[in-house]
Amino acid sequence: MKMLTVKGIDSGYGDITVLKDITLSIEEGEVISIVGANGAGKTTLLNTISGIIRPKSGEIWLDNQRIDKLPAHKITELGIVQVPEGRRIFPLMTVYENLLIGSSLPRAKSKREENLEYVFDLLPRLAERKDQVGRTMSGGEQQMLAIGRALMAMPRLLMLDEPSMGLSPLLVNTVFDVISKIGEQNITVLLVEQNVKKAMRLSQRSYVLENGYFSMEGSSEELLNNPHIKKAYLGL
Ligand SMILES: Nc1ncnc2c1ncn2[C@@H]1O[C@H](COP(=O)(O)OP(=O)(O)OP(=O)(O)O)[C@@H](O)[C@H]1O
Repeated sequence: MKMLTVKGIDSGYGDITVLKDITLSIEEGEVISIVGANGAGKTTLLNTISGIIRPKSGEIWLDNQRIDKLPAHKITELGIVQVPEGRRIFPLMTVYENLLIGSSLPRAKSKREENLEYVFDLLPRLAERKDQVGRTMSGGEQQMLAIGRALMAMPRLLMLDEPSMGLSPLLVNTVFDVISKIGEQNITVLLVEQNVKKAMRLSQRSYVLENGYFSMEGSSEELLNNPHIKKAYLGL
């Protein structure tokens, strides 16, 4: 069943149009990746879906509800939760406190204990460090915490912006394992990644964003074998 439909949106900043005629659809339970060079507009797309930026034209639908004119907090309440680039956590709060903030939305409040258990199960490192203050955690741990906090909000659609950025290879694998497990939980995932190979391997379908347009879309398997992708993104 279609969950999110983006229909022909243009989006950008002031007079600058970054995204041009973007159309995409995501089925419930799918893991989709969006790849593209620096500055292609990937973050702009996530910010447009989550209501931080309003599209200049086009429509965005969640199920049967048009959401592109709703304020960002309403879109979050409907279940679209974004983990922005750069591990944004509350640095002076403990792991536990950061997680509780994730569950402050009405839809997640009553399931707080259940969700904590799920997050600690998925990310045992957070359970071990429950009382540690955010800013004293390593970069990788902070990224896990940012993902854990988003999960506490019980997302229907989890949007992850470059979750592996700046992490050591071992931690990159850990982050991708976690995303894969989240995908198995019937949470729909929209993943923006520079790590094209890993992102595509994890996703059923991928979109390639180049200069504000989707230049390609297809099953990840198909795209990983495409000569342009191999040359431009996989260095083959
Ligand atoms: N607040 C802003 N005001 C004006 N231009 C912006 C703003 N934010 C981003 N841009 C521009 O929009 C374009 C797309 O940026 P965006 O962050 O969406 O790209 P990206 O694909 O996520 O890049 P990266 O992989 O480097 O994070 C860039 O040219 C960027 O300079």
